[in-house]
Amino acid sequence: MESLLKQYFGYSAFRPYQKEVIEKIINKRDCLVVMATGSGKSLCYQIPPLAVGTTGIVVSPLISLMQDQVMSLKQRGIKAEFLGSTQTDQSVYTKAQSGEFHILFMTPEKACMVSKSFWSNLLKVGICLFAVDEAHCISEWGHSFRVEYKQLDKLRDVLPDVPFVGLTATATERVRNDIISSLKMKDPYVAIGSFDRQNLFYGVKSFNRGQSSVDELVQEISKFVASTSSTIVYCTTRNDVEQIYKSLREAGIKAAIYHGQMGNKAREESHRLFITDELHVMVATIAFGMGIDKPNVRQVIHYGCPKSLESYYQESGRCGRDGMASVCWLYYTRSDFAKADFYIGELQTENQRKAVVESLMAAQHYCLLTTCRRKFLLNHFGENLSAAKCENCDNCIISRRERDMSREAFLLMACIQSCKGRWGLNMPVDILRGSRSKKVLDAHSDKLPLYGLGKGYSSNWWKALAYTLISSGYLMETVVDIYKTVSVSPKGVQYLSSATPDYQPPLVLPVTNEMVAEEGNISQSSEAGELKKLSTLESEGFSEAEEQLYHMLLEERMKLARGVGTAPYAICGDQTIKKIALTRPSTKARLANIDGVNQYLLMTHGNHVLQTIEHLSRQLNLSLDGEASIQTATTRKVYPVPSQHRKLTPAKFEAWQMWHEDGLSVQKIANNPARPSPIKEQTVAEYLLEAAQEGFAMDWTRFCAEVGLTLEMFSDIKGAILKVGSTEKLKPIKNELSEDINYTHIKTCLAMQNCGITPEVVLSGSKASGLPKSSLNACCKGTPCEVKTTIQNLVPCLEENEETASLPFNEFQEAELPLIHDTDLLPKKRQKVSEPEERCTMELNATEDSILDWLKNYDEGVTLSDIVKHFSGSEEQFVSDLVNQLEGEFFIYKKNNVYKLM
Ligand SMILES: Nc1ncnc2c1ncn2[C@@H]1O[C@H](COP(=O)(O)OP(=O)(O)OP(=O)(O)O)[C@@H](O)[C@H]1O
Repeated sequence: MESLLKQYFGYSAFRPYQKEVIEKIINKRDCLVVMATGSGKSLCYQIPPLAVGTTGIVVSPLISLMQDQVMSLKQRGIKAEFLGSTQTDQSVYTKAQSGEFHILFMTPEKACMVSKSFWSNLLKVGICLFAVDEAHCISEWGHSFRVEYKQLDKLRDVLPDVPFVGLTATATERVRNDIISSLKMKDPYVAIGSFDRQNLFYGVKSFNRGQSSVDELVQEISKFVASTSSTIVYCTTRNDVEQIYKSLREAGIKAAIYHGQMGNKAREESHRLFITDELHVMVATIAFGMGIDKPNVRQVIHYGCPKSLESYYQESGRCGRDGMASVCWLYYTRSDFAKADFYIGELQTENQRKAVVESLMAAQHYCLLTTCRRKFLLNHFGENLSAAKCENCDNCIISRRERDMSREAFLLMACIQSCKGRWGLNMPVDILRGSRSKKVLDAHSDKLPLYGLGKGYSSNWWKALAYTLISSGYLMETVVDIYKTVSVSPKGVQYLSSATPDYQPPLVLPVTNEMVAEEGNISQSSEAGELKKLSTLESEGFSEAEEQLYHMLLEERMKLARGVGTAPYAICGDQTIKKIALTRPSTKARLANIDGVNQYLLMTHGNHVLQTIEHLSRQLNLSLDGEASIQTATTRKVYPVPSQHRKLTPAKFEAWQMWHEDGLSVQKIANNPARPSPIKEQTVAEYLLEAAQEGFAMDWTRFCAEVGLTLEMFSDIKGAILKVGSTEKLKPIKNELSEDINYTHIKTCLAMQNCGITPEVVLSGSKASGLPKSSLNACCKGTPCEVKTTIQNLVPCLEENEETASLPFNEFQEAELPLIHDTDLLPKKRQKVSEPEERCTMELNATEDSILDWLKNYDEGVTLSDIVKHFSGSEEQFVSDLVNQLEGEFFIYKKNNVYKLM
């Protein structure tokens, strides 16, 4: 799995829970994955299809999201497609049901609509998982309930043995249980990760809906634009969207808009421009919510309080998904808190209405908080932040003014108590402020002794105090049907009982922004103080020239992406570009060592990237292979890129000559004393099969006899291949077969098919124990064959599986059959042999193959001087050049000055 992670994603380690979930899915267990936004949940459904070799179905709520994911996966060499209303390629449906894709995305509607025959056809070739992304949409208790999600349970009966996987970033226990029961999950493995997005800074500001607030916002955004990063501004109304957009454009900032009333085409265009970095700011309503998967959004601003903390977490979670420091600001006005009626709209049940009011109330608390915002957010999702402060939110880093507010708190609490918990905040505040409203007069509240005693402060001031008292536990807010009521908590009652109208014990409370603005007439920005800046490149250790290089490389990535028609982030992440700018690798091997560089990137753009690095570094007077590369090189593993059309290497040719021309057996060749060290018989068999497939003559009967392959075995293997439905991995095929059939047998069977050999002819007369009676020279490709009957459609063409086909047999037998193996695992599998220098009577010449062959025997690797010493027949410089060459071609890598095989 680690090798798949590096090969396709370029990452060197799994994040928490990823590996466990992947293993469970591969073992066919249902899973519920509840992990933070941007924590890497997608990987949990992306790796199993690569490991198992069958399709993974992923239900996703938005087409734009699916399209972006397909785009990114394709840039990783993963076969992915989507089925949905906007799919224009008619062949996708047919290809999909024949299992052509690793990952197939579908809208929930599509998943419920596709025919039974689609599923049964696909089931025949194999479905390794059925994932429901944004699974909270299935629950009425979730913040984005979607009716179509509710229908997905129908598929449980259609796909009884396929593991169902629910993934969400926001799920309370109630929602979690709802997902499990709605998807009819059986004993699911539940992975609940932390919700803490440590790289995100959280801050809140109050604003008025005037132009001055918009101007302030534009100024804030322009700072980010200067550093070429992306910002999303979420607005609650279309008017706000348009007003902000206009101001941004006037300020010369490249921005686009996105809201539900725009036509599909216009929305798609805005979306495209944003994800391809053609513009820097997206001003949107929450219609742009889940649909954005851009990893390098550095700032998310909510212009207006969101309707729940769940949606706030989800939307602000679009920020910094690549793990780099990013900021989330929320601007609110008091009027936002009175929008419950608007959100309730047509909701039918009392439960739904209550859920809406409670959600809005939690969001309001968040806005008015004077304590750590992260702690509050995490607490809302049932997680406890052990430290009192996170030091990465406005409340933790701004030193707020505090003062004794005992008298005001006493008045407010006493007034609320006299209202006996029947009202929300408006009534007690009106009473204190001496309002002549009908409500106050009808209730005869103007007769209360507290009436009018709080005239000195505005209604907003009192509400700010009320929220401070709620935060500190003196007051409580409750929802009755859709109405909020406020009452005094036991802690508040205790305080009141210790106070009298003439004396109140001191009660020191933080002065909130709203209070500051009113009391001291001080502007909020000066109160807000100096906020922690996002870390700069300089603070990350970049020199001026390296900083320049970073920006130039971003530009180059942009050009590359434009050329390919993809988003820059799909080529590689900003973090990877940073590492490249710092390390400036000069070889492919060094480039591969960088986290985030995957095999596809190397194969398709590796040379261009290296040339660009060299060119720009020279321009900036920066040396290549800088310090940091040593660090990364020692901590990252690199993997070979399977070469598609390699000629037969000398070692393989020599083996073929010995077997075919000299008549030596596989066993004799393996243990030939003339060899510097013995090799495994399976490896020799592998060499011979490769030779046969390269067009060298091959006596198949003799070969099958030597490896012990009989006709019965052949037909068992054929059956197993048909059952598994793929030859991409040999392990599932092996699992279907009896113990006596080994990987060499399977491999031979596949090679024979590839060469068009008829098993009945080659193996006739070979019963389980009997030896074949005659030898037939059957070859393929280059030379004419005496026996060349095609076994039509017996097994897929081996050439398509050259990665697996080109691995030595011993690795197939003992490993989990990764396409590209994890070098850390290999030492345990290889048999260590001692240096047989004493047996070597001649001076050995170095060739690429001889070095590779020799290295196979050294689990722990060898130093360059060991290699030079061993191949004493060649010049030192020549050996060293060969070693560099092999490193650059990803056959070997260097770790702690020791060379090992990939
Ligand atoms: N093991 C890993 N190492 C490094 N980066 C990773 C790893 N796993 C995932 N990532 C990267 O983290 C980013 C976020 O991952 P992903 O999109 O899967 O998040 P998510 O949990 O699905 O978020 P959301 O709930 O917001 O959709 C992606 O850029 C992804 O490539």
